[in-house]
Amino acid sequence: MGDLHRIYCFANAVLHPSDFTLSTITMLPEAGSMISTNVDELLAGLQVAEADLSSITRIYNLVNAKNAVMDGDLAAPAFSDPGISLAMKNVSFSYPGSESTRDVITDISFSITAGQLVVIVGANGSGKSTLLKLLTRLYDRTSGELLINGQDIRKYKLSDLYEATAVLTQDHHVYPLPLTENIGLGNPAQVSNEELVRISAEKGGADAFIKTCSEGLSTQLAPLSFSSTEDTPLANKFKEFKENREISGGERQRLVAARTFMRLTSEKIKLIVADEPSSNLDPQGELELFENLRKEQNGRTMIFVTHRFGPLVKHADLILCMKDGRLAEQGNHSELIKTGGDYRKMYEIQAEAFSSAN
Ligand SMILES: Nc1ncnc2c1ncn2[C@@H]1O[C@H](COP(=O)(O)OP(=O)(O)OP(=O)(O)O)[C@@H](O)[C@H]1O
Repeated sequence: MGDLHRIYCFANAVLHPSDFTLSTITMLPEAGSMISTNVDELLAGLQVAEADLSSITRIYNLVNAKNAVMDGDLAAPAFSDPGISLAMKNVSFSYPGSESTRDVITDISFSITAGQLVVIVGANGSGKSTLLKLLTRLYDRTSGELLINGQDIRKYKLSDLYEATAVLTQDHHVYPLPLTENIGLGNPAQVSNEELVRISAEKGGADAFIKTCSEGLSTQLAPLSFSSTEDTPLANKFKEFKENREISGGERQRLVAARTFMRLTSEKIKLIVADEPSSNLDPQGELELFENLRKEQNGRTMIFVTHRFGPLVKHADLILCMKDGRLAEQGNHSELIKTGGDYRKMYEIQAEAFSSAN
């Protein structure tokens, strides 16, 4: 493109020799370089547009993707008790589409009665989170039986099942919305109930950092970057945000925990599932979170996945100890300590590290 002006000059001189002047020759390099710059920008813009279009296509493909988990038709009245019972019988599972043919979960059997507190422990990659994904029906087991209140989990309406479950994980999102809405999302029907949002923030341990925000619960979390200065409704909305607060990993975890406490205000919740919800919390924050969650149990079934045994395991009705995708041991804390197997080894490593640090 940089040589375009020379080509033009040569072609013009050949085709129209009489029109060809000295000033044309002087102006041509500048015009040529402008053309070259514009064409470069056009090509770069087309590349960005191509990438944007393929992102949009992916979003549409995702929206239209069929859920591989088939819906059932058994409705919520089956969940009339405060908690639900869960049982696995010889369950095995491998992730659909995974290159590995190895089962991630192999031949697992246990039963949880309604209202129990269950803790799942085990080394990294032993299948703890996968077990939770099966129990909350994000995936269907490959073989074996998974029962809720004695019925095959696949018989229940998915919407009822999800409505009856509160899930707290370490990688939940926060949104570019005011803090009050970030918490209120846990129970959308009550999002404008300020008192409930405030109490949930306290239980999640988010109240201290919310107090440091100039507008308290109304503080807007940092929105996505938006650079337009134009006079459009979106640009004007963006200008309204006074403080675009960024939050730390621990603050984010507290905010997400507050959202879960808000969710627990719904009477529909029968199963509470927490997957390492305290990984970014300080020891005091972790202790308070576990205590507050236990206080909210009220007969509901509660399952924790944790690496840090802490005081939680001593309260557990049932501990499932995973190893390489198999259920190595199950029982309560004192039973498993007596067994002297993997659980005891893991427990003692943590207890030793703690006492030698003191
Ligand atoms: N979406 C997925 N597709 C394929 N394999 C997966 C997927 N998610 C997890 N796995 C594999 O399943 C195995 C068990 O993972 P899982 O996350 O359940 O273990 P975990 O015990 O929760 O580990 P951690 O303590 O590190 O969180 C691992 O080998 C992991 O690589």
